[in-house]
Formats: sequence, C-alpha cells, structure tokens
Amino acid sequence: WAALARRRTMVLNPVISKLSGKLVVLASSSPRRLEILTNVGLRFEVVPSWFKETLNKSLFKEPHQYAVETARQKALEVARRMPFKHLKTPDIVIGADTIVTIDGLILEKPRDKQDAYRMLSRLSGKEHSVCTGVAIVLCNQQENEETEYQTIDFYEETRVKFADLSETMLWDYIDSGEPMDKAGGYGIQALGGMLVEYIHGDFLNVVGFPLNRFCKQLDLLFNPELASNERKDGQSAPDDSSWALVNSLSKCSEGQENMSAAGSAVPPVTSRGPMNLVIEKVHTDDLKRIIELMDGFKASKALFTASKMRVFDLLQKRPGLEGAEVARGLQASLKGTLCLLEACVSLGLLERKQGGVYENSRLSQRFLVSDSPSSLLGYMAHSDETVWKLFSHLETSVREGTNLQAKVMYSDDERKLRFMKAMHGIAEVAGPAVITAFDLSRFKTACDLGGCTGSMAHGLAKAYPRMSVTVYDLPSVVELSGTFCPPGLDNRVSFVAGDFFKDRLPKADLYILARILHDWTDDKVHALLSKISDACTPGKLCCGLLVSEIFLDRDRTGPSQGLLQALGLGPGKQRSAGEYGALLESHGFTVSHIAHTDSLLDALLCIKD
Ligand SMILES: C[S@@+](CC[C@H](N)C(=O)[O-])C[C@H]1O[C@@H](n2cnc3c(N)ncnc32)[C@H](O)[C@@H]1O
Repeated sequence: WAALARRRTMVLNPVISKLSGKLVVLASSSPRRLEILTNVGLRFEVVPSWFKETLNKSLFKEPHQYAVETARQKALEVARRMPFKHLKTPDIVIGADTIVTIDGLILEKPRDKQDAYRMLSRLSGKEHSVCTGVAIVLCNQQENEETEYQTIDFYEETRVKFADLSETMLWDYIDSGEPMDKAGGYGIQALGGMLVEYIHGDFLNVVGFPLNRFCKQLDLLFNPELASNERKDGQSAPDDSSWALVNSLSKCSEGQENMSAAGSAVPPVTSRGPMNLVIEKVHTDDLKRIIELMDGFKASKALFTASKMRVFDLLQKRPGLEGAEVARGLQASLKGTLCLLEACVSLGLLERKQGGVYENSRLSQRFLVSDSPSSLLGYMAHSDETVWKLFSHLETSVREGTNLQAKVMYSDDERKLRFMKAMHGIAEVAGPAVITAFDLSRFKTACDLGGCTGSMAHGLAKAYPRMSVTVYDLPSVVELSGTFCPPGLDNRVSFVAGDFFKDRLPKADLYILARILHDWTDDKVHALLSKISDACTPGKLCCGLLVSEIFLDRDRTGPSQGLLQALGLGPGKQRSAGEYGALLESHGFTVSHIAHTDSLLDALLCIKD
C-alpha cells in the first residue's frame, strides 16, 4: 500500500531528477517535444535522428507498432552514431514518433496544401486516434569499450474528435501554414485547437510527447520496489538485465545508494504490462527471430496458397475488393478468405486500404501476378507442389543421404513442365544481372549447357546482338521448351538435345553453366568440366566458361538461401566462389572475374587460353 500510495505522489518530478548527472539525448528536432521536456526540468541535448520514417507500414499489424518501431529506430540510430560522430556515449536516448490514424489509415505530415486539405477533410466531424510511440534507449559502455543498448518502449493513444469543418475554416487553417510539419496536418496546442470538439486521453500526447506515461515509465525503471509491488498487482516490471543497466546508470547519479541491491532482487517477469508497456532487451530480438523461423513454413504456405488461388490476379484485375467479394471471386469460404487476406497483409503481400478493402502490394504486383514480366508464380507452384513435399521427407534425406529430388522432378510431364516454369521464372528475374555482369561481346557463339527453357539464351542474344546461342538440354526438356520462346530472336537461339555427360558438346566460344554444378558431386563436376575443357579449342579467340550459382561465403555461414537449397540437393553441393575456382582451374581455366550480383545468382567468368 505504501508503495502504491507513493506511486501516486511521486510520478513526476522526482523521476526526472533521477536523470540528473546523466547524458540524456532527445533524438527529435520537434520543438514541441523539446518544450514539453524542458518545462519539467529535464536537462538534455538534442540530436535529431537521421533515421528516415520509411518503414513499411503494411508490415505492422497495428498502427501503434509502427510508431513504436519508428521511435525505436530513431533513438537507436542516434545512440549508435554519437560515439563516432560526437565522440561521446549518451546514457539515455529518447526517441518518439507521433502518428494520426483514422479508419485504419496512418496520416503522416502533409506533403503540400492539397495533401493537408485531404487529411483535414478526412478528419472533419469524426473521431480519430493520435498515437505516440516512445523508445528509451539505455546505453551501457562495457569494459571492452563496446556499448550495450537496451530499449524500453511504449505507446500512448488519445482519441480526438474534430468538429464539422467548413471549407472556409479548412482553407483558413491550411493557409495559416500550421499544418505542414505536423502528423495529421494539425497542431492541437495552437490554432488547430479550434478544430477539436473533445479529446479522450493525454493532451500532451496529441502535442507530441506523452509526458505522464514517460514519467511513469522512468519511475518503474528507477524505483524497483515500486516495480516489484506493481508486479504483484499484475503490472510489468523490467527484467534482470534492464535493472542491471539501470543500476549501472544509477550509480553515477546522486542519492541512489540502495538501487543496486533492490534492483538485482527483481526477478525476470513478463515484458508486457497493462500500461501497453514493452520492455525490450537484446534477447527479445532472439525470441522474435526464433518464432519467425518456426513460423516460416506457415508464411510460405500462405504465400503458395494465395498464389495458387490467384488472389493476386483477382486483386490486380479488380483492386479495392472487400473480403466478401474476394471470397466470392475465389469461390471460397468467407472466414477462410478473410484469414488468408489478413495473413497476406501481415506478410506485406497485400495492403488493406481505407474502408477495409484490399489491394496488391508492390511486392505482389511485381512477382505474384501472372502477367508480370517478373512473375514467380511458376516457381511458387513448383515450390508448393514439389519442393514442399520433398521437404516433408527431409529427415529421411538427411539420415540416408538420398536424393529425393532427382526421382521426383522429372517423373511425369506435368511435374517436368512445372519445374521448367520454375526455372524459367527465376532465370527471367535473375538472368539479366548474370548476363550483364561481364562484357561478353567478344564471344560470337555461346552454348548454355542445361539451358532449360532458353531464358538465359534469349537474354544473351538480346544483350549481345552479334551472338548466337545454343541451348543444350535433355531431349525430354528440349521437347517442351518451345512454349517458352519469345518470338523474334529465334534465328540466333537454337536448341540441341543431348546428355552433357554422355554426348558430344556443341562447339562454342563461350559455355554457360547456370545452376548446374551445385546439383552434382565433385566427381561429376570434374567429368563435365573435363568435357567442356576438351570442347574448348581456342583459335584466334580464347574460350570462356561462365558459371552462375549462389556462391557461399568462404566460411560457409551464408547466404542461407544457398544453404537451405543444399538441403534438397541430394548428392550435389553448394560451393563458394573459391571452391568453384579451384575446380575450374584444375581443368585449365583461369578465373578472370567474379561478380556477386544483387540478384539471386552470382557469376564467375573463366577463360581457357
Ligand atoms: C537447375 S536447372 C537449371 C536451368 C537453367 N540453366 C537455369 O539456370 O535456369 C538444371 C538443368 O540442367 C538440365 N540437365 C540435367 N542433367 C542434364 C544432362 N545430363 N544433360 C543436359 N542437361 C541436363 C536439366 O534438364 C535442367 O534444365
């Protein structure tokens, strides 16, 4: 009771005084936040954050999560920059971000007068929400000079009701210039106050900083006894390591003799309390990561299912459908469709717009719509129908070292075509970066070994107008490749059927092995390279070999895309650029260039003189 009574009386000033003697930094240039904190006697420096407010809003389930994350990123950016740019490490950095939301839409600062008009007329006569996310970053310099950062973040929400605004009033207000640097286009503390009929909640939160909640938070941090009592009441308190950090900060301020012992007595507790308080420390990132990994298959399956059911095609044709209309269009249950749509929104594949209608996100417009030139729907179908099933046998494959893939991939025409579509999609997306990674104009003839649908070959012919390209693949693949050829370039692209292990290879100045070598053991790779080396009979020109693969890091710790692919490989193996280089050099090739593209595939060009 004593502690609770104390809580009511000591919320404000005493906690602020606990920050005296520490380097407190406000990572915001907002004059309103500066004024609020100065007014209560806090001494701090202002270091505006360079963090751009560009987080993808569609990745956040709730608008307040966006505000909190933006505040966190702003504060962390300053906390990390200061030791280098300002040559001092702050003790505490405070970041904040205020957003206005109405009907699920986040309103930022208006871009121009018209934008301000749109925002304010949307708010006219209605209730909206103002949410400020706040992050307090505690910086603790370790003995080894490294700094440990811990973030405590929370948000405060205030409901605000606007009066009905006449056109004249709206434009008068816009012409005053006040809306321009303010979220939602108004400032409640000045002229904008005239637009407001009532508010529910903290007024200063609408101005830009929830002072009361901030002080309560500091109180919890710097008053462990109170925190422990609140915990008994079901309130949250910081965990051990936050306390350790606060204690280490407290030691350098006056009048804090008993903090250490009391602080360390607080056991770890839940990180979220009834005050919407989030206590974050380094290991919560680990927790998020592990959950993300565990749920990875759910995300993939949601993506595959939405792609297969043509959700993205439907919304491309008819953007702005409600959930029920999508369900009708898909001939699916309403509940199931709504769950799928919401999952897609959370994954950044769809956007939910004002009025609860759905639209494709930039990501799905680019990769998940059938008629997009970068469509990966073929790869999606292959991943869902074939790879997904193979991976359900992963344990057997790991135990027995069997190659499930080879048996399944070409077992019937339908699967084969699906596989070819998958290869085609990736080659269309990743091929251009590979083809243009080096200047190949000196080669007049090329042979794409295992060239599948001819995507890479057509790309080469397009990029190098004097080059003729032969696509070499198994007869059953060449048979089906006709459906993929774009018209117009065919006279310089031809297909030859054969087995590159058994049959004679077509003559060419340049050989290409794109996504071939990872499928094979070192022995098989040697056999194939030896055949290519024999086929290289340089005349006036040297003979080239372009290898395109995902190149593993030298220590084989990434990229995970390559290491995950290796799980489904059977006898094959992912290699680093150095390992490929060594294999190639043992067949008389000299590595001339290596390119790590930003695309899905890296490339290596080697020459045989
Ligand atoms: C992983 S895909 C790569 C396709 C293409 N190079 C690309 O990057 O999109 C492997 C290709 O090698 C072909 N292939 C496998 N074994 C072969 C062989 N013995 N002779 C010729 N082609 C073969 C497959 O049919 C398939 O088209």
